Amino acid sequence: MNGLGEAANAIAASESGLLEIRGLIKRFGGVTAVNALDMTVRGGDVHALIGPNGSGKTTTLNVISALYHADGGSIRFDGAQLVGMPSHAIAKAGIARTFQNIRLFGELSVVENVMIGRHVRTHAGFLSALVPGGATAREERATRASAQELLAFVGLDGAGDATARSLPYGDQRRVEIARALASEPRLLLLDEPAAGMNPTETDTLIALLRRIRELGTTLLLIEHDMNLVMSVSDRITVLNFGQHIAEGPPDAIARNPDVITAYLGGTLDAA
Ligand SMILES: Nc1ncnc2c1ncn2[C@@H]1O[C@H](COP(=O)(O)OP(=O)(O)OP(=O)(O)O)[C@@H](O)[C@H]1O
Repeated sequence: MNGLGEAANAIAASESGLLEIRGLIKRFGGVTAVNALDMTVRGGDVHALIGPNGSGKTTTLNVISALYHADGGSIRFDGAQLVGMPSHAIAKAGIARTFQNIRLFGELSVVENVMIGRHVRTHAGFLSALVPGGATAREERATRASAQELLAFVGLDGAGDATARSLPYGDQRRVEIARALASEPRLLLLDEPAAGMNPTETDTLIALLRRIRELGTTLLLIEHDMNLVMSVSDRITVLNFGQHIAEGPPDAIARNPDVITAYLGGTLDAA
């Protein structure tokens, strides 16, 4: 495709939404965790998905990344239908994620954890990049060098040789983000990236999220820390009982009566 065609496509994607969710349904037995959800994430935005506990946020992320199968509805990413795609194809299409509970290989080094995130973009398979002779030497060197660059980008320069489990909690979360970035995603899904962080770690995270956005990576994040949500988000979608109750910029969301009602006694005041 020529450059003009790519530019036109990029504009079309940003106008119509890089990620378009329509009528999404996910049930667990008698519980409808996500109930006819419509949501649009514009290309280039930091988009937050918020809502009270149990409102369906993590389930939505899990369906987008095909950890769970949708029971109905459609998810289009840059126009392509994701529902029915296996999770590795979704990763290859350009969507990466982190998890609410950190999922690092604790005994492996920090840089090796980040290298693993790269496997969707290399010819070598999962883990084989770490085995001598398992990948081409040149590819392995390039993968290691770009993993080191990503560690510097997330503020963990010099931590590459430590075992992942030896790092403080907040640093482990940043390793997870580096690992997700290693797959060069266009859309990065973050499930409660500030959970368990102290205020200093959260401030560092806010700065990192802004730098990721500056790279042109679109972010969709679930977060309970309203200070983070209100300071980094371009748009916010609010869920309650699996349904979309509001979508808009932070100031409009903070004033929305339905949102305030859903959060009565909750944490929106933190904004
Ligand atoms: N694997 C599962 N099996 C059965 N029920 C589930 C499962 N995952 C989620 N649920 C239910 O679906 C509903 C939505 O849960 P979900 O974890 O998506 O909410 P959430 O908004 O992410 O909550 P939190 O903010 O507490 O993480 C809840 O009623 C939950 O109990």
